[in-house]
Amino acid sequence: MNAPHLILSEPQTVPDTLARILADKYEEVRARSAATPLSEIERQARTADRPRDFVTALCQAVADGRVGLIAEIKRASPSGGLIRDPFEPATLAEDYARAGATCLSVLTDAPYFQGHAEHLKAARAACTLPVLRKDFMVHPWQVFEARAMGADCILIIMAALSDQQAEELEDIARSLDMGVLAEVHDRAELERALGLQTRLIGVNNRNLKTLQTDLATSEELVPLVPADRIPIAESGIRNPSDVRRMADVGARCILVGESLMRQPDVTAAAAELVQAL
Ligand SMILES: O=P(O)(O)OC[C@@H](O)[C@@H](O)c1c[nH]c2ccccc12
Repeated sequence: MNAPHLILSEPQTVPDTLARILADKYEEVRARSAATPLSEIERQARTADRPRDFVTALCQAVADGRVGLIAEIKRASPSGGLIRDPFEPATLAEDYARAGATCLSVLTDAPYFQGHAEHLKAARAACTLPVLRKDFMVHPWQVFEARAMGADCILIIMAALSDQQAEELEDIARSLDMGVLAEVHDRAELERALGLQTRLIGVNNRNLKTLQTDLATSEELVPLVPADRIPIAESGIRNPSDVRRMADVGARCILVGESLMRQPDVTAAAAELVQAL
């Protein structure tokens, strides 16, 4: 007699991956901000060395007719497991810079991606490229922390935040002269992202519930991005033909991680993507 009730309640008791990650992230911020209060992390952010201009670097690539490659440094992921081992962020940053990447993205989330602030610091110190802190931002404290560790841009995942939260994080990033990449997965999130000031709109091809990638997501959403914004196709891009597929619908900027991290020669693999058009 209780069976229908059990079936109906099951989806609510099994949180999806994003919900699980965000719950853990709130805990992490609580613990870290207890050790370093907001006033102290803000002081560190405001005295860090000058940010590099992430947005201008991508605009310049687009204006020059180049591929704007945001090359990602990522050791592991929920969908891919351990992706690269041994893992040397500084060497990878040099390799990506040599290949002609426009910017870097470095995972700093530990529980799900085996990332670390030290990976970002080492990568940034090894090159002159602007660096995105790839993490799940849920609280202003993390934006200051991002700048304090050297990050030049933060990620704002629309699926993870209310409009008000997203605006608050963007305002803090702007006050620190950092860039903002607003990430969307569907039309509703795209509409909300366009309410932010940032020009950088990332269309994530990875479905956060199934963790599968499908480039059709960018094919649907990139054409809807207004001309005064810069669309960036994210996730699941594996080869030059994928790069051309994204450029065909209007995304000359791409964010690529796993397929590069799995190559022994990341310089050659990244150069191949940069030269795809
Ligand atoms: O490794 P891929 O499939 O090339 O994807 C890179 C990047 O888009 C992906 O790491 C990513 C996109 N949005 C995120 C949010 C959090 C963590 C990771 C991500």
